Amino acid sequence: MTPAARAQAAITVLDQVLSGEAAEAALIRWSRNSRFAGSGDRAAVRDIVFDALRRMRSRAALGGALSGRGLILGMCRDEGTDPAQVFTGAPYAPAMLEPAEVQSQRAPSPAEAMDLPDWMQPLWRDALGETAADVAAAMRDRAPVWLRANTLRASPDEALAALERDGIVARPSAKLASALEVIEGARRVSASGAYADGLVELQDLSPQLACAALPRVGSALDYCAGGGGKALALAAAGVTRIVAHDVEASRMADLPGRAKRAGARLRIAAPGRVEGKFDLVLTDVPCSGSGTWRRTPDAKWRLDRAGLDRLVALQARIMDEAAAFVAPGGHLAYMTCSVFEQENAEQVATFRERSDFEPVSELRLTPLNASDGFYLALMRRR
Ligand SMILES: C[S@@+](CC[C@H](N)C(=O)[O-])C[C@H]1O[C@@H](n2cnc3c(N)ncnc32)[C@H](O)[C@@H]1O
Repeated sequence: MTPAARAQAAITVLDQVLSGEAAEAALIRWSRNSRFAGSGDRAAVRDIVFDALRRMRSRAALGGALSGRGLILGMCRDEGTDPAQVFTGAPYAPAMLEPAEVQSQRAPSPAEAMDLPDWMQPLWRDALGETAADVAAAMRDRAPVWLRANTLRASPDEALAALERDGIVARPSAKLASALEVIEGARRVSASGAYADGLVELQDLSPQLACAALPRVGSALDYCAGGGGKALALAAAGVTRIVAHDVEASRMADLPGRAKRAGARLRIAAPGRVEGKFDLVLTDVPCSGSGTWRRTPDAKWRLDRAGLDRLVALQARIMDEAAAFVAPGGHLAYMTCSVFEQENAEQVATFRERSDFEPVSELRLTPLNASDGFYLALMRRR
């Protein structure tokens, strides 16, 4: 595909996202209907779409319209590309610009330049204070790819060497030796031998730092286990009795296979069938994902205040449920991949008012001090 044809494909996908479809679903549908597109084309179209969604408000201002064409025109103007090279009117390329489109450029207002919805901006500023603008700016860029060297299978050096044999270059984090940032070959990771052999797991630096801050204990319950990223990290940290639970059993469908590949031992509890008490209970609750919007940028525009309030209520219910499984003197770890205080410190403060837990430690991570936005509150039962 020519660069202009890729831009037209992105316009089609973006129009579908703007009419309510999830970006991943729209991209998958476009791929299925575009057998002519090679893997390089698919990756390029995906990159254009995600880039446009991360910067949707500012790009719509620059391009003069909140539409697929407006966003791609905004991209050209943002990146200093001559729009005439993209809007060529050639077969498969975007139609040539209308005179009104040529005149449409407008500088984004300060609020538009944040690339956040208006309703959210006070919450963002309350949560992030003087770093609010810098964190919003970081969310306009693509996220780095991080791996966790699975120390059940290999040392970080052995994992790095295995990755290199697959043409993937990574380097350890200065904050955590087992966290490896991929510098080259990120698209090759999931097909690599190192990944297939369980030497590495895909996991962002921030949740890795949060898991590393948990106490090494005898027994742990991962109450919202989902795909099991945190449970597997606990296993690698040496926790030997781990139970994984999720309200939706299907979310854990891949976990037995992942655990086998990683050499991790854990037990899976059916929904609502957790028994006993644990030294550590982890609640990696459903959240707005505001810390991960570099990876899921369409979610940034779908969230509204009522949706956030529903999540906050659900998180409170989950914490109450999960707390019942903490042994006396045991720990409760509350985690979100959000930056909002409503989901983080405020949530924990109201939980503590109605429970017998005392604070132990707190971690607030953003792209400025780690990678994804992430929150951990570690508490102990009195
Ligand atoms: C943020 S995801 C967990 C991600 C996972 N811990 C990981 O590292 O891959 C939140 C999970 O909470 C689950 N969940 C939602 N409501 C729940 C509830 N009442 N009890 C337990 N799990 C719940 C969801 O099904 C979802 O899988």
